[in-house]
Amino acid sequence: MKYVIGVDLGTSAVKVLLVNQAGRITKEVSKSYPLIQEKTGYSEQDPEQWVEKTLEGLKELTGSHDVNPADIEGISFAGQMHGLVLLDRQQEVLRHAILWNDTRTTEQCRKIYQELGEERLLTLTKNPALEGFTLPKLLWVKENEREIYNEASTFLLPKDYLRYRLTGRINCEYSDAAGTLLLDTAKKEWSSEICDVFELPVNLCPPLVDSGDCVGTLTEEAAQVSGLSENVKVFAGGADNACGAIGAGILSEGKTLCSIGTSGVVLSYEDSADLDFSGKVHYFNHGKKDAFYTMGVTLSAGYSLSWFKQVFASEESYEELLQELDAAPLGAGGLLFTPYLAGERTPHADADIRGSFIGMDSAHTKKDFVRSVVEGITFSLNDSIQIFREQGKTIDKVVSIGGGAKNDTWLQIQADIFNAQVVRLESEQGPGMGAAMLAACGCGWFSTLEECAGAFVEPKDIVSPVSENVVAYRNLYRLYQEVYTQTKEINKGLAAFRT
Ligand SMILES: Nc1ncnc2c1ncn2[C@@H]1O[C@H](COP(=O)(O)OP(=O)(O)O)[C@@H](O)[C@H]1O
Ligand SMILES: O=C(CO)[C@@H](O)[C@H](O)COP(=O)(O)O
Repeated sequence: MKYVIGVDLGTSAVKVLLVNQAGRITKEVSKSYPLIQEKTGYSEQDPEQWVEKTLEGLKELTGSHDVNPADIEGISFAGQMHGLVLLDRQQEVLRHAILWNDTRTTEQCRKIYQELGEERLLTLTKNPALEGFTLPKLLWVKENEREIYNEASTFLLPKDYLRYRLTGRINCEYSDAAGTLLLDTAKKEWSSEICDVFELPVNLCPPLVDSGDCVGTLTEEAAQVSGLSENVKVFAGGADNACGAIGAGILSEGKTLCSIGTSGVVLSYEDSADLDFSGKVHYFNHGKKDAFYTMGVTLSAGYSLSWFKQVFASEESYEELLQELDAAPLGAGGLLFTPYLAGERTPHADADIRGSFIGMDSAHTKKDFVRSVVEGITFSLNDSIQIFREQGKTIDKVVSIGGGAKNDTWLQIQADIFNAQVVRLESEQGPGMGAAMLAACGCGWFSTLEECAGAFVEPKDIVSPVSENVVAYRNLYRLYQEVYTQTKEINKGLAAFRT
């Protein structure tokens, strides 16, 4: 039996999957690393940790009795998007990576609109200026850390840096390049116009390849440390959401994905870059060649739950904590939560907004808080579902992946709030599976990603909405929607007190 490896460089952990030719995950290793949050709005990670933890994970995988490393033919990567890794002329990392959920760059976003114009930005990149994207981060470093900026010879996205460390080859692929605000999305080339306006040398941008391209093999050192053969073919891979879409079989029009990791996304496949969503949702290049996807993003989806667990229930596992979901009633006894712990993207692009618990009552106990956190995260994802429906899309079936798809009750809550069938797959590891599928196609096991999805993507069950819950949640959702408007100004005032 032959194997490929899919690596998902997530925000909470790197997940390494060993996948056989039948598409079954025969071994899975996860290694976590922390966020570095020095100030409110800041979110960084040490790229060296990504490399160390990935190598540890690969070593554990190849060292197990499940596989002969000589049978592993290919490896590919999915990764958290938008993060800025800056390298100097010797390809050394210049500072910690600034991540997708770091919102220090509101001023730089304003500047992008002032100097390039919102309309021109949307025409070229299909996306608005949001704090999490890479260009504002690059401008922040240029303005605030000039010495570091002057040393920079290239920037990389997180999984592209990891792949560079394993192969010695510097590349970026289109699905992650799309999240930088420097790519001309339709033309698939770095925008010299945007670089010129912001006086950034175009050669700061790494060479572009397709997600399925073979970019080389492992370095001798990486092969030795990981236990893999030096002949393993390395394929470029894609943004975690692009790979999540591949891993969930979102490869044609009409298919919708909900992914609840640290962030949460609702994603819809698009055949072309011609549609106009006026920047209400993100519009990116897919990992499938010359295809696209649109998506809405909740910044703190799984992160809201992990925050709650860490602050109020650090001794409990997620399974123990989420047992409380069944004990609490629908609507959490009148307790509403908004998951804006680090600001928000869709539908409110607002770095200042923060989360709320509304309606706290002396009768409430921990179970109600857990339920309201899960319901609030899901309401936030429903905001994106509503945008797609308003644009004329039919959403009656949603494939659910990510950590949030592990829990039965949460899947039912998704079905009831989205008023759609929710499909659970055999494995919730969408991005890692998508990366493995890119490697499987690259190794010649399949001629198209669709053919590969036919063999690899296996639905486990379908959760249907319960009509009385749908009605109750529709009423509660209206109240949820009001919380943003009612708390916006209060949160602006509170910003001065944040540390
Ligand atoms: N057993 C579980 N049931 C439901 N949600 C879970 C469970 N375990 C983890 N999670 C949620 O999944 C999130 C991590 O998901 P994951 O897809 O691994 O994220 P990332 O790719 O961002 O690292 C956590 O923040 C947590 O909220
Ligand atoms: O910023 C985005 C998408 O635009 C995030 O979805 C990141 O890509 C992080 O993903 P997870 O670690 O939550 O999977």
